[in-house]
Amino acid sequence: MSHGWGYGPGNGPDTWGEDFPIANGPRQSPINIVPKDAKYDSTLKPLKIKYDPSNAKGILNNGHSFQVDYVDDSDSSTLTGGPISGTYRLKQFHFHWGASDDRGSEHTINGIKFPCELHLVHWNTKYPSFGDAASQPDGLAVVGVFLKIGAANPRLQKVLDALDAINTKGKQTTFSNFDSKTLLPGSLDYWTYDGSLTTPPLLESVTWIVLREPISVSPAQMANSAAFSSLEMEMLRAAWWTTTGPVRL
Ligand SMILES: NS(=O)(=O)c1nnc(N(Cc2cn(-c3ccccc3)nn2)Cc2cn([C@@H]3O[C@H](CO)[C@@H](O)[C@H](O)[C@H]3O)nn2)s1
Ligand SMILES: [Zn+2]
Repeated sequence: MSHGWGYGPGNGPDTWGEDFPIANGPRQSPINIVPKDAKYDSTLKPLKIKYDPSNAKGILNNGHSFQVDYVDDSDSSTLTGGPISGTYRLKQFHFHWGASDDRGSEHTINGIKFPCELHLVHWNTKYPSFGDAASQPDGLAVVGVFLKIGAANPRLQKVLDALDAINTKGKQTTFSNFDSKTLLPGSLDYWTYDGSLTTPPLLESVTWIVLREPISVSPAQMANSAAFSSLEMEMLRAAWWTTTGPVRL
């Protein structure tokens, strides 16, 4: 019986190809970004980001991360410009982090991992829905933002404070009136490439837009937010379960 994918020894990224053969496809993400090898493209436009805070809907523990979901039934929270054509709607944002501050990001720069990476997921409105767009080569656009350890980031705090209420897989709670634009750094300079979802189903439908400037997060914010660690426990628990059977932590 194929168990759910995850990040443990028995179900981590190296095993995903068993259930998702596209894992060995031609445009898989994440990648290592080598700034000196990046080609400057003068035809690329500046990113245009317009988010309506009232579109924030809820926050969900999906077992692999937590995501803040947005109402996406109109063009009130959109991404345009940059490398994309047309209008992409914000669907959700989520984070990837690690068990210690020396790792966690998915993309790397010159082989260096950041402690955390924020992904803002958008879908192309030329398709009727996110699900339809997710299977198209130009269907999704994800803005990636690196988090580096530094000063406490007050703009993250509302999200971190909500995590205690969703400390087990499947839990969700309302999360309203949040301007995700406040999570972005001052500069919107970016690298871009055609890639994929970084988690199953690993669909090769993502135009990646990785911002060069990181935002800060303090060690306390990384360590003290209970659900980050309990989500971590969830991930470890899932890993333990798939290798040793149910255990009581
Ligand atoms: N590391 S990252 O590259 O950025 C991301 N990696 N995964 C992401 N999401 C998960 C996902 C699932 N699917 C999908 C597409 C078609 C068929 C089946 C699954 N694509 N991406 C983004 C994501 C998806 N969703 C869920 O999409 C479902 C299909 O529309 C919907 O029914 C759920 O209510 C909603 O929660 N949420 N987020 S992003
Ligand atoms: Zn992601």
